[in-house]
Amino acid sequence: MRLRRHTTQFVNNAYRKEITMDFEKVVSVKNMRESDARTIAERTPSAELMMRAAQGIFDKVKFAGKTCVVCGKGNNGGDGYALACILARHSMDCTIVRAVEGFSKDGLYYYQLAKSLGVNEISLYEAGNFEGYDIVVDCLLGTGFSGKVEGEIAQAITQINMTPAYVVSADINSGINGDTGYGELAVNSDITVSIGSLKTGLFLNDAPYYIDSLTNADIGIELLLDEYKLIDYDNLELFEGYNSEVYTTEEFMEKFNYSPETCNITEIVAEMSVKNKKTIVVKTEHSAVIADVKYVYFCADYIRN
Ligand SMILES: NC(=O)C1=CN([C@@H]2O[C@H](COP(=O)(O)OP(=O)(O)OC[C@H]3O[C@@H](n4cnc5c(N)ncnc54)[C@H](O)[C@@H]3O)[C@@H](O)[C@H]2O)[C@@H](O)CC1
Ligand SMILES: [K+]
Repeated sequence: MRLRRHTTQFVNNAYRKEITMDFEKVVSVKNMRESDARTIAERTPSAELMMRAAQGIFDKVKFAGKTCVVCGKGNNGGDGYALACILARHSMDCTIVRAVEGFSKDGLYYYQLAKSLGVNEISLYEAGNFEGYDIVVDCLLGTGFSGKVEGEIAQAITQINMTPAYVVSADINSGINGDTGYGELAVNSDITVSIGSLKTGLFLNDAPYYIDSLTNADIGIELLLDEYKLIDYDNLELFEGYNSEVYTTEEFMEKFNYSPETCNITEIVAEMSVKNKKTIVVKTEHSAVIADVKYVYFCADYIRN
């Protein structure tokens, strides 16, 4: 969706109320996952959603040359296997790497389909630093990730980060927490294609330093909750004036004694804003979360349509 450019009238509440309906949404992982689940239960089979996710990635990235898709054992890996099927059907050179043992139900379906379509498979060890590929697609972990990466996943992330290829992350850069944006070890992407709706973690903490550009693929999931809104980065300055408190992430963590590993900045700024009747802005060098009592907004200078 094309982002709207706003005039200074943006700060007028009545005008804002009228135009917010057009804002792209930003969501928590819980909302995304519960909305996915309801869409599957009521309307769209999960394998169909997975194929839409893969098609979304295919449409957002100019695939050419040799592609290697690196998959984990959940549905994020499943998106990767479905993408491999699309690439094979377009007669494009595609190799898959199963970085860990195991599949989700739909993941196994698309893995077997990809193999039947002649997609090549190599081990993580054989992949080395992914030299000789034009594009590497990171499908290790998505919204099901929590905690820290270790073992084969950590190894796969380290190897992907050595590649000279163009790196695409599916949904979320593997290793980044989808809510908090915290990630000590995560995939460095040239583009991240978020699936469904943009997650808050794509704007916070470490995420902006791992993501070069960010786009969203709408796959027809109706959200259960209308949570947060995306605004144009140019509009950030409109919130930084009178009656606002502006912090860098580091200042915010230090002042209120929060740990970046566990702190959900979004929830905290929303509560603080309501309690203190102030606009609160927490910024990284490339993005920000803003709570203005009524709404919570996100913006980033790395959003691409
Ligand atoms: N049907 C759906 O729900 C859809 C899901 N989609 C994709 O599926 C993803 C979510 O799939 P899943 O819920 O299967 O989760 P993920 O594929 O994100 O990962 C889950 C797997 O990672 C493991 N894991 C979690 N934390 C870990 C850690 N710290 N270290 C190592 N392994 C860890 C879990 O045990 C689980 O096996 C989304 O991000 C999106 O890419 C899309 O295909 C759209 C439809
Ligand atoms: K991923």
